[in-house]
Amino acid sequence: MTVGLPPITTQHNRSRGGSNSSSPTYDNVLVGVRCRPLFPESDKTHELAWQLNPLQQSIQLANNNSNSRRYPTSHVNLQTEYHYDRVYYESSNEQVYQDMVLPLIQQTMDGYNATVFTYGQTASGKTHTMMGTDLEPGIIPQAVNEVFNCIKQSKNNEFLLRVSYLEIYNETIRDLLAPENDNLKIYEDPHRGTYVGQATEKVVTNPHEVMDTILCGETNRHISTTDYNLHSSRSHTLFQMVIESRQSGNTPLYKSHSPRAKASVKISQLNLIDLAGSEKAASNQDRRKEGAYINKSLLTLGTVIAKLTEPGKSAGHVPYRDSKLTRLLQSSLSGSARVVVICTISPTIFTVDESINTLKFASRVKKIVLRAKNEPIADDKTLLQQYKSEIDELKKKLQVANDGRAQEQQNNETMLSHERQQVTHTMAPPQPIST
Ligand SMILES: Nc1ncnc2c1ncn2[C@@H]1O[C@H](COP(=O)(O)OP(=O)(O)OP(=O)(O)O)[C@@H](O)[C@H]1O
Repeated sequence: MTVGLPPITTQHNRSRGGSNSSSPTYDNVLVGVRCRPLFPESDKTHELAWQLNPLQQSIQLANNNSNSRRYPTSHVNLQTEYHYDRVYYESSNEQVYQDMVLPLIQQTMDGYNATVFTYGQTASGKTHTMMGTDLEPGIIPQAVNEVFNCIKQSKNNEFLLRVSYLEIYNETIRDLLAPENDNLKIYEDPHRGTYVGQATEKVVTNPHEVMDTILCGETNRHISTTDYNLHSSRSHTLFQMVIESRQSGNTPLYKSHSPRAKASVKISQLNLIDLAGSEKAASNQDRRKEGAYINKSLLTLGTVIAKLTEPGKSAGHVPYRDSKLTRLLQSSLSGSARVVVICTISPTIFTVDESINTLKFASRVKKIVLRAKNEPIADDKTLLQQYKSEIDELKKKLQVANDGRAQEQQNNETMLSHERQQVTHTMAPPQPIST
């Protein structure tokens, strides 16, 4: 629940209600920072390195003995107070979801593309935030439920949902729903932006089916033990839901004289991304290789964001192509989607440097200006359109078959009456019954 928290007043909220508008709305990325709880046993400390102020939505290093021993008071980062849209400590997954993601899901149902990603060092709580547990479901299960709730409440639209689940591991894109497809390519499309070709897309009809699909994909993920996390994600994962919708029946979706518009279907994409955590040099060779790839792609993400937010300059060359991750995020970061970033930090003194890097990343992301646009797409490639075409085709065939059968029946009847007439003619005229 969001007790005591003021509503977030970005243009995300302000622009709601204009659901059919195709003019862009200008937005900043919505950024939250979440500090996970201290686990004294595994964290090997009882002292919280950070001081969080949820009323100011700010965070700074705590003024305690451990911090002052480690950092001289002149240390610039000790003085800095970082501000974000939201700051969380000891908050539930439900609260984070309700505040930051729920409004976005409703906009996705209205036709906007949306991307949510978690960013932070290893063991800081990214997967907990994104996927959660049975007892405390994370963003993905809650978002999936909300999508189906919206569909249930929508009386006048029909929907088609398809999901895919991918991972970027050592700079190759793997299909978690068909692991034999382990080197998928990225393509570009004027409507869809950058997307992964040949990814398995499963058409889904209820939340259980989606969660079963994800669970199945999870078994194919790269997970191993790091110095800080027993179950550390060694890959970036992208869960994608494509939502197609059109008005029920044959009424045009939008008032237009164009025959194409009559067939228009709204398509939006919801991308939920759990990034792998950065980590200092690991002990074994495979893990060092993984770590190098993860760090490189996160570094490229940082560079792309720095480029996009350079003050007083147009972005110039933005190195999206330097990593698979930034290439996949290109459409979202270059402005065609609503974006929410949840940066996670660990609460301990031992990870303060990594946490400061995460906070600086979060501050930079906050400056990106987006121009999300929603417009109906008259696209023959949408599944709803394909299905409608197939149904129309089947109806035609049925009609032809029915016409044929009716004709045949008519022919049969004509033949029958002809034969009857012939039989009648060849039959001996009835004889009077003689007594
Ligand atoms: N907010 C939280 N509340 C309770 N437990 C949490 C929270 N955040 C993280 N944890 C726990 O901390 C541990 C590490 O979290 P998690 O696996 O989500 O980290 P991560 O950032 O995804 O790490 P990696 O990048 O290595 O995959 C897990 O046992 C998780 O359950």
